[in-house]
Amino acid sequence: MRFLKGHGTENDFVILPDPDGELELTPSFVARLCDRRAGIGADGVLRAVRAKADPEAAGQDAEWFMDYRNGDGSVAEMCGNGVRVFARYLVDAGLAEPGEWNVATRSGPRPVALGADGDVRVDMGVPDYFGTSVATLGDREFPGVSVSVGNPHLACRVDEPVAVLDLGTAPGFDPAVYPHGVNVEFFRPVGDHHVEMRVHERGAGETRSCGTGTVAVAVAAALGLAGAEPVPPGRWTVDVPGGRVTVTLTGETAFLAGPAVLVAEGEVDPAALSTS
Ligand SMILES: N[C@@H](CCC[C@H](N)C(=O)O)C(=O)O
Repeated sequence: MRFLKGHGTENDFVILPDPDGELELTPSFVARLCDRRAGIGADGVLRAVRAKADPEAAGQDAEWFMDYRNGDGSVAEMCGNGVRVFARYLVDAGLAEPGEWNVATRSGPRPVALGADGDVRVDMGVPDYFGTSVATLGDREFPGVSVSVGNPHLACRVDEPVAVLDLGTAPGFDPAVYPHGVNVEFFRPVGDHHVEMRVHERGAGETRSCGTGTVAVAVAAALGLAGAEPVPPGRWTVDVPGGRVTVTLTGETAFLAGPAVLVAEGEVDPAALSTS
């Protein structure tokens, strides 16, 4: 089975080219592929299938569908870094022209644009702020803001440097608010429209970056500055353990921009992946 490996600010993915939609991805196969010791290792899988070959892309004005899976094999609605790496793959493989076009996702079409500097920008759509909730780490409580960026997030502002937080175990959350789980971000303002963040992702654990999470954090930080809705427009710099991205809130949509690189390609023998 052919694969490529890429990352966006070290949020890393195995890319599986499947133009005609012939691969049957089971959760256990995805989890084995993403295993960092017994597999290739990644936070998630991006299956690249032509939109016309996948019913989940029906009705979307796009040539390609990003079938995103978390590292534990679960399906997610959207992946902001993933869609940027996906666009990089399509262009480098000669399957799409540099420029602007849509990628179909489970959250609908996402317009992507490749810049001359190597960065990939994606229009993430309108982030949906839907109230407040609380995350827990051990016996500490962290009030936060609930934001849907196609997928669910709880963005919590903290006062200490995010590096000191222990994200070795999954943060607790209110299942009544997030019946399908949630990605939890912890962020701290470090300058004007500038924050640092760490994230514990649903289905992947702590990752080095999360594109949808950076949008959620920008919304939470902007709401904090404004003190109330509506979310004010502005350009935010978000530092993550794997690098830096920018999030531009326009009031109508949110743009996410940052690096997206491919680092390897090869063949994997599915039969050789551990079943333990
Ligand atoms: N890393 C991604 C988000 C991937 C999906 C997430 N774990 C979920 O289950 O919603 C990003 O860059 O947005």
